[in-house]
This record gives sequence, C-alpha cells and structure tokens, in this order.
Amino acid sequence: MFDSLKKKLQNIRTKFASNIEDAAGAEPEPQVAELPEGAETEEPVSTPAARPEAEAAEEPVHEGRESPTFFEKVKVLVREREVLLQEKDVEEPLFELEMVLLENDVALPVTDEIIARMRRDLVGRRRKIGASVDDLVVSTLRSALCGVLGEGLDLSRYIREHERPVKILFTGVNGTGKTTTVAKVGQYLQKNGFTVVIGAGDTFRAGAIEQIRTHADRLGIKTIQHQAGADPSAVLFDAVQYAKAHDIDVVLADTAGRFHNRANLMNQLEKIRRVMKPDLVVYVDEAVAGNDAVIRADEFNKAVGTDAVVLTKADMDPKGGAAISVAHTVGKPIIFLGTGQGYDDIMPFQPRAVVNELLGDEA
Ligand SMILES: Nc1nc2c(ncn2[C@@H]2O[C@H](COP(=O)(O)OP(=O)(O)OP(=O)(O)O)[C@@H](O)[C@H]2O)c(=O)[nH]1
Repeated sequence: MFDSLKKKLQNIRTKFASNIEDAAGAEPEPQVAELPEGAETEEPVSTPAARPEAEAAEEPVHEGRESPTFFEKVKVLVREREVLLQEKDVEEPLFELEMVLLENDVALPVTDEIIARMRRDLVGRRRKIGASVDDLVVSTLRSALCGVLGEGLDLSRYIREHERPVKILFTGVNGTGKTTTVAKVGQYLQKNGFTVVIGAGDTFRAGAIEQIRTHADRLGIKTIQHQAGADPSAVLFDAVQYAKAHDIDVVLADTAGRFHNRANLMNQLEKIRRVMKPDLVVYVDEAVAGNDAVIRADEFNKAVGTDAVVLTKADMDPKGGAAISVAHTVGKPIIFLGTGQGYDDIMPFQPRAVVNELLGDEA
C-alpha cells in the first residue's frame, strides 16, 4: 500500500536530515564552561545563547553532591545539541517534498497545508536534535501528516453511542466497490458483536440485487430486497422496519452507483434520505482514482452531504494521494480503507497507523 509515496518520503527524510546536519555543523559548538582551577564542584553549562530559559530550568541540580562525572557532562552536551534552522536550510527539501506530494496525487491545498506545517515547525525555531536528526525530521513530518488526516471515526463506538438501529447509507460512483464494501462492513460489524441487516437498494443495475444477496448469504446476513426496478426508498424503508421489529443493531443500505451531476439519480438519493433517515451517509470511492476521487467526494458532499468516506482498492494504490487528501478536503473522516477483494480486506482508518505505514516507523 502506498509504496511509491513511501519510498519517496524516505528519500526526502534523508535530504532533510542531511540539510539539518549541515545547519547544525555551522552552529557554534556548545561549550562546557571553563572551571576555575581547583573548583571541582561547579556545574557544566552549555552556551547560554543556545538554550531557552524553560529548558535551562530543567537542568539537573546535583544538590549535595560532588562534581558531575565526565559521563554526566557529556550526556548534558548531547542532550543540548540544538539547531536554529533558517528558511535556506530547509528550502530545497521542502520544495522536493512538495513535488513528491503533488506527483503522488496529494491535492494542491493539502500539499500546501503540509508544507506550511513543516515550515512552521522547523524554521526560526530552536530545535533539539539529540542523537538522531532523522527523529526530528520524522516527528515533524508525522505531525504535519496527522494534522491533515484528521481524527478518523470509530464505527463500533459510534454504533454503541447511538440509538439502534443505526442506519448507514452507502453512496458513490459505479464500480468503485460499494457493494463489496457493504459486505465487508457487514462482516466487520458482526465480528465486533453487532447484528446486521442489508437493504438491497441498488434496484437499477442488472444483477446488483443477486450480487449483494450472494455476499450476504455467504456471511449469514439477512437481506431485504424487492424486484429489480423497484423504488429503492421502499426497499430501504422495509429494511429499517425489519431491523426495528427484530432488534437488529445496524442497517447497511446498498445503493446504485451514481455521479453527482446526474440530477434524476441525485433526486432519488434525496428521496432515500427523506424516507430512510440515515444516521450516516458514507461516500465510497477508490483510492486508485487519486485526485479524481477527492474532487468527486467533495462534489458529492456539496450536493447531498456526506458524513464519512470509504476508500477502496488502497491495495492497488502506490500513491496514497487520495487517502491523504480526502478528509482535509471534504472535512469528513475516512472511516475504512478497502485493501483487497476478500471480506477481511478492510481496515478501520486510523490516521496515526497510516502515517506510521507511510513513514515506515512504529509510533
Ligand atoms: N483490489 C481491490 N478490489 C476491490 C476492493 N473493493 C472492491 N473491489 C473490487 O472492485 C470491483 C467492483 O466492486 P463492486 O462492489 O461490484 O462495485 P460497486 O461500486 O458496487 O459497483 P456498482 O454496483 O456498479 O456501482 C469488484 O471486482 C470487487 O471485488 C478493494 O478494496 N481492493
């Protein structure tokens, strides 16, 4: 997943690290204060200009102790290794990062936001480098990426905190993996202890009812269906009634694929919303569509409103641009990533885990 972006980010890390090392090398070394002859009990002090007051206050005080050992002095120096970065020190790697993000389909405003966050975190601020410059780069990059990815949405928790049945309406463009996602989410919820019914609301595409029914039967989930061509609002209304009558926790509503600019289909969706009154409208699109998916999600949200997004086919997406951009652009969380064709191939979207995957690091 996101292999191309991952590899490029690794190169950028190295670039940032080498520029920061150069900048640190150009700074005056912190000094151990000259000790007056015979004054063995003095504290080691680093160059005062290199230390903010708050940190100076954290200096260990060896109260009632003899002079610090040589090892303690060295430890203080390593801990105090700092650098004051200027724009020129990070200009080049920031530009390269910008290019990498754009080439990997990260939307322009999101790229701008990431670069601005990196610049704000690095330039003009005295930063401790400690033992590894790479740690500084990774933590800055991590916080910039987490900043644009937002919080995510824990579906199990949402269901526990809402009145049952919780009604989830899945919408989106044709062929992006909506029906498969409904089945995957059904299994995910069952595994998390919830009961589920599926409404076969795609009455438009030939074979769609049989497709969702086959998935549901395999997973032991009840399907509510009408004839092909029936009014999807009526099907989904019946699914909600069934859930109420049988104390089912969640209704998952499949719908026909549609583009936001197809007025008749969007009116139909509006009617479904009025009749079914979903708690969550989930927009499904494919990660491989990159920026197109982000634009479509945004337009869908403006047209009918969206509460959360699922990005499918993340397993086939080397770039990761849509996954990074969509939440920030639409202002709604990604709830799941689809990671394959099997029912288990679904991953709750946890921004920190995705960033760790991208940076190839543990939290
Ligand atoms: N690799 C991969 N394939 C997926 C994923 N999700 C769905 N697919 C495949 O994408 C194809 C289309 O999936 P569907 O679920 O039929 O798509 P749909 O959006 O319901 O299609 P319409 O009913 O035409 O709107 C199928 O072959 C799925 O197996 C995923 O996360 N990864």
